[in-house]
Amino acid sequence: MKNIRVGLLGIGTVGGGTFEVLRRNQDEIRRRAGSGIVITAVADLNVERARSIVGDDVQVVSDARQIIANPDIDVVIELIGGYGIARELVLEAIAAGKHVVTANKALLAVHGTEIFHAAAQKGVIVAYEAAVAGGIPIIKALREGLAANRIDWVAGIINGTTNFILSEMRDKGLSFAEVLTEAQRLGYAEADPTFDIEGVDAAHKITLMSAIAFGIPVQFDKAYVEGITQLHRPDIRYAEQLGYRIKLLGIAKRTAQGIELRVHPSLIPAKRLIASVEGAMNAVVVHGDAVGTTLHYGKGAGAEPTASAVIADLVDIARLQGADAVHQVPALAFQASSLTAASDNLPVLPMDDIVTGYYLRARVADEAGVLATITRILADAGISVDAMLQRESDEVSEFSENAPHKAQTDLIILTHDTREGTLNQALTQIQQLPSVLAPIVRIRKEELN
Ligand SMILES: NC(=O)C1=CN([C@@H]2O[C@H](COP(=O)(O)OP(=O)(O)OC[C@H]3O[C@@H](n4cnc5c(N)ncnc54)[C@H](O)[C@@H]3O)[C@@H](O)[C@H]2O)C=CC1
Ligand SMILES: N[C@@H](CC=O)C(=O)O
Ligand code: NA
Repeated sequence: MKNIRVGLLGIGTVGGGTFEVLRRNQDEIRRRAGSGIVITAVADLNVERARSIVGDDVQVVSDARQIIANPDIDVVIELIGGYGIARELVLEAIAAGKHVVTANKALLAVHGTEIFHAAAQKGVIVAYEAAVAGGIPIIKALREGLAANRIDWVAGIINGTTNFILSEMRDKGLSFAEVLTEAQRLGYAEADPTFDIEGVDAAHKITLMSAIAFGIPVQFDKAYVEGITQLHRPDIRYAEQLGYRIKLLGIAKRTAQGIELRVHPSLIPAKRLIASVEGAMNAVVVHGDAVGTTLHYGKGAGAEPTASAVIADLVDIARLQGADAVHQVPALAFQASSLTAASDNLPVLPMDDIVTGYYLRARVADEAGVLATITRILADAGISVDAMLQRESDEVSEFSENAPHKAQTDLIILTHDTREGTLNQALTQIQQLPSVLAPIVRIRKEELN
């Protein structure tokens, strides 16, 4: 079989890793793919740096469109990132009849419907294993390995940067800013790191997984997104005392009413395997009706782990040489014709309608009757309490200037599953009590069983 000729757009962290792994493992990859896979041209705005990575045998240009226009190129890898020029280049590559491999979850979560439709019309593949959880073959698992199942839920630690920040802050006592700088140095963070710390990157990824798990279109605009910037150290500590760890989770869950699609910090039981996932590692738990619970673990960011997924997609494409579009795995796992109807029946639910447990922390005046009043409000709303802690607050709340001399204490309450809208109403009442001295902290809790 003839070599697959690949044009690489963007040779930064992931592009550099892809070039290196393809070169290092070329013999092994050829034995798997049935043909050689060779990067013959690279486009990067920084031509000098690109040249220093690939040497003299590969064409290097600054204009990506030169590669797309080259009839000798079979596959284009897009590793530039973002929704702007990347979208144009991917659509142009598809229009030119080239298969596309991309790690760009932002692009696919926002413009996936347009891109996958264009690819289907043209009979080319858009492969994106690297876009979700880096080197973990989770797209492969959801689209193929678990295809027998009615998937009930997917939940994952799918942003390496934030997991790295949470781990380092807890274990080494480093500041948020220090650890973020280190994550950037190690190549984990997005070009705009607010995408990582505000949960947007994880939301891109869970949006893609929700589509292939449930057979619905990609609907990033309907995802609820909350990052880790509002997390406070005492809550991490109290959660541990209650037997939980706090992780930034992406969650997609099918309920009788629709789909929950959300990213936020979550308490998870310390005894679950996923609670031990530290540093830039990722893990995705998938629950299917036939298979039960599966856990997929590995490196979710960095040059070579992500390159591993990019190259796996290239191998898939090489193996499909000559096969027509009908033989391809559908881009979103389900046949395109079945997606729209499904989304009518499975709407993404507003947050008021999600059902989960909650961790609540109220900074209160240390006086008789406060706990009873709060638990009565919860009970009247039908909210059942699972566990409770009272801790002398070891820091004066920045919010309690209105009562600086009162003795204060932290009340920590874990609830059983509750509808979020119901909880919000109860919290509004509790917040208004004169003995509640600061905004109540509320973190969702997932049992993941
Ligand atoms: N870094 C990581 O660990 C992971 C990154 N990704 C995704 O992979 C993609 C690439 O990420 P990184 O390699 O980290 O980014 P990067 O910033 O290291 O590399 C991007 C490269 O594209 C080049 N570039 C920018 N505009 C260009 C243009 N118009 N034409 C040609 N080249 C251009 C830049 O000069 C740079 O070399 C992004 O979509 C990112 O979200 C996915 C998984 C993990
Ligand atoms: N910025 C992302 C990179 C991989 O997708 C992360 O930190 O996980
Ligand atoms: Na992956």
